[in-house]
Amino acid sequence: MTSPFRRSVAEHRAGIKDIVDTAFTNPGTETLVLDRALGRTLAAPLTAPRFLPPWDNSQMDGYAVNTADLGSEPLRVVAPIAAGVGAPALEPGTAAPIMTGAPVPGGANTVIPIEAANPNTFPSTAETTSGFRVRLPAMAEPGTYIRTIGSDIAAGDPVLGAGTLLGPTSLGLLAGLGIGEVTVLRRPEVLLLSTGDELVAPGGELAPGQIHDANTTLLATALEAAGCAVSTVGVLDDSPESFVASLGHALEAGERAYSLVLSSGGISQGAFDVVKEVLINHGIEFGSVAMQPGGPQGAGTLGLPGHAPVAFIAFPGNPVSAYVSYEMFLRPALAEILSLPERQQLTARLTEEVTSMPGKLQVRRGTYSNGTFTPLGGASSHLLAALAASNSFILINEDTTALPAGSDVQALIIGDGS
Ligand SMILES: Nc1nc2c(c(=O)[nH]1)N[C@H]1C(S)=C(S)[C@@H](COP(=O)(O)OP(=O)(O)OC[C@H]3O[C@@H](n4cnc5c(N)ncnc54)[C@H](O)[C@@H]3O)O[C@H]1N2
Ligand code: MOO
Repeated sequence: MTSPFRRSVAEHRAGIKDIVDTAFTNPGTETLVLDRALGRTLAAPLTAPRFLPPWDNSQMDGYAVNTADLGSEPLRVVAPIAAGVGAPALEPGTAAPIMTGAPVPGGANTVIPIEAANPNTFPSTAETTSGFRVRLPAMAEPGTYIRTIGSDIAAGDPVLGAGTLLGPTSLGLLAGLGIGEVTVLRRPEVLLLSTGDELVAPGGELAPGQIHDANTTLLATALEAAGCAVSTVGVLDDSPESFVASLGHALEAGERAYSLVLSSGGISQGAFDVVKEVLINHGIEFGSVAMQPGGPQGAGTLGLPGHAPVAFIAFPGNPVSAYVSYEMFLRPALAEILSLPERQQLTARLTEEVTSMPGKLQVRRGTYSNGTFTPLGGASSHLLAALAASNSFILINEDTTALPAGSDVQALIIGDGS
């Protein structure tokens, strides 16, 4: 058992980063079809297996011709070239109707859009076979309206680097290159649990004194949005014996070993703070971080008898405290591993005064809009509705007890949902 720690935000953030880095080394890889790979991290660099476009093709519906044949004389029109078929070489002195995306035939070096032709509509098959002729402007430059082979990407060129977070555009590129599957890093497997005998799963009926479990949903979805594979056990009860038994059982239940266990609740000074009471004897340190909300914290490597050691992070139970803890400690640690974008910071003008307790970094929630920040709700950590209406945080440092309206603050934008 160790005595409680007292840490600054920076110290605890570094501690959580160490735990997460160790827990998530060598995640392993898996190969997925493209439409299962959204939000996943590419394991190894990819090069283009072919040219894109794979051959010269037309950018317009029009006539494929050779500029050397363009003059005052109308050209004989030959069979049209549709997208999706190979094209025979163009005979000198002829023009081939060509559709957008169709391969430019050998012998042609430009495409003239149908609008510039005279007549400006394509001939029927019967007209073509009976010697139809078209008059085309003589001014076309070689290469006009031809999308050349490899003008998008050349075979062998690097496509995406290792560590790329796969989004719709990168996945679309891979599909366009004909790559059907990608090898991605396995997601960190996180076991998530809530504690508190007062908690009832959402949808359940409440008895007197009970409330619904918000944290399982709040933290599970935050972790999933960040790219973790989350297993939830719901609420473990507050008796030490059954807590240990249920935790041990949950650790065994997953298909793969968990990289991290994350709990909320049960870690402050209460008479029933089971997480702290039990896990302080199994390798987890508890203490306080100079931050509000999210002061009480716990972290370490859990060594439950009969179970492999596993990284464990304990967040406080108040929902806003739990979410602020995620944003301040866990998400930054996951960001590098999962290639998450850093939270954007924007300078904003405070629309009303905020006060803050000395000695703690205060994280206030509110809305950033057009260069202003409007605080929502107060400092209290039960204000879930104000959190949900917020899109950003401001951080008020330990020495500041009041920020007047009109102050410039840095708004940390958290409202993009990942
Ligand atoms: N004497 C002291 N009391 C408290 C201190 C302190 O320093 N001395 N710290 C306060 C602070 S700050 C926080 S934050 C909380 C943290 O407490 P715990 O982590 O032990 O959390 P609980 O007591 O289990 O719950 C706190 C609060 O949050 C509600 N809760 C818990 N889990 C959930 C959930 N999954 N969904 C929704 N709401 C949840 C719970 O009902 C309590 O209201 O301790 C203060 N006390
Ligand atoms: O620090 Mo607690 O996390 O405010 O409510």
